[in-house]
Amino acid sequence: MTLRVAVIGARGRIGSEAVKAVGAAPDLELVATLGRGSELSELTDAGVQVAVELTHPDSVMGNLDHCLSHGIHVVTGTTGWTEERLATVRGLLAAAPELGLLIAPNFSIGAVLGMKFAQAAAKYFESVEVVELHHDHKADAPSGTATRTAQLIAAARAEAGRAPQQDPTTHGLPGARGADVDGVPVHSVRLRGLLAHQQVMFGDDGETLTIRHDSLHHSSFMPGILLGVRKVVETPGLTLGLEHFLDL
Ligand SMILES: NC(=O)C1=CN([C@@H]2O[C@H](COP(=O)(O)OP(=O)(O)OC[C@H]3O[C@@H](n4cnc5c(N)ncnc54)[C@H](OP(=O)(O)O)[C@@H]3O)[C@@H](O)[C@H]2O)C=CC1
Ligand SMILES: O=C(O)C1=N[C@H](C(=O)O)C[C@H](O)C1
Repeated sequence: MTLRVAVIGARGRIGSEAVKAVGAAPDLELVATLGRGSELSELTDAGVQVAVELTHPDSVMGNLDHCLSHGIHVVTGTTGWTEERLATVRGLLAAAPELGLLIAPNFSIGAVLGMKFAQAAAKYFESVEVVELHHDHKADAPSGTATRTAQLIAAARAEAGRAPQQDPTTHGLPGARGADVDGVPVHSVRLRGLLAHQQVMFGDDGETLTIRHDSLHHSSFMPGILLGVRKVVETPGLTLGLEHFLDL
């Protein structure tokens, strides 16, 4: 039986690619495409089972609220997640325990592997810095991927009993050392011509290790989105990160 799928944010950079990918998948049926100004009631009218939500940090919470209170599973890649927002969606899911919600900071398999490799390397190096580079229309900084990567690195360091990194800076301009995400400096570059790139740089006595990933086209996110749609319907509750649906 095919799954009835909608894309919310269907005219956007990633949303328009998702429309093509869902439309081409033999086991999925694209039954609704919503853009800004669309009525969310279109979802229930079309009998949507899974919504792929790819909009904006200002829009995602309203869309999730609607979907989860109308019996619709959700796969979202929209950024801007905070602990407070996660608590809100956990509350929505508590009222609909049969539904699944996948929040994926990055749908690209390579990016997910890069995060895993960084997590594994974290306990072995004294210094670590994350540099994320994106196109010049991105609304959020640091990126969702970089934020999650830094959180995973910080947790791995703490688990290994590593002390927080010391920043030697005593002179300079505010912001020069990037954003502090759980003690990991994260630097955000915005440049026309780029799409989505990240490098995690580790350093210790006499050596460095750089883990770099590049998304060169939005097609890089599609296998992850399709996997998410297929898996979310059989995975009730909140899944944070595509890695939980991969055999890693
Ligand atoms: N997890 C991942 O792997 C990836 C995540 N992303 C994230 O996805 C999000 C979208 O990125 P991107 O496609 O580049 O952004 P775009 O601005 O290109 O697309 C977003 C689209 O959503 C529309 N939109 C905004 N609010 C609503 C709403 N309430 N209902 C329906 N449509 C709405 C926008 O309309 P309008 O233009 O009129 O505002 C726009 O067409 C971002 O948060 C980005 O970081 C992106 C790539 C990969
Ligand atoms: O806005 C983007 O383009 C992307 N957003 C996600 C993020 O913030 O990490 C995923 C990917 O980097 C592309």
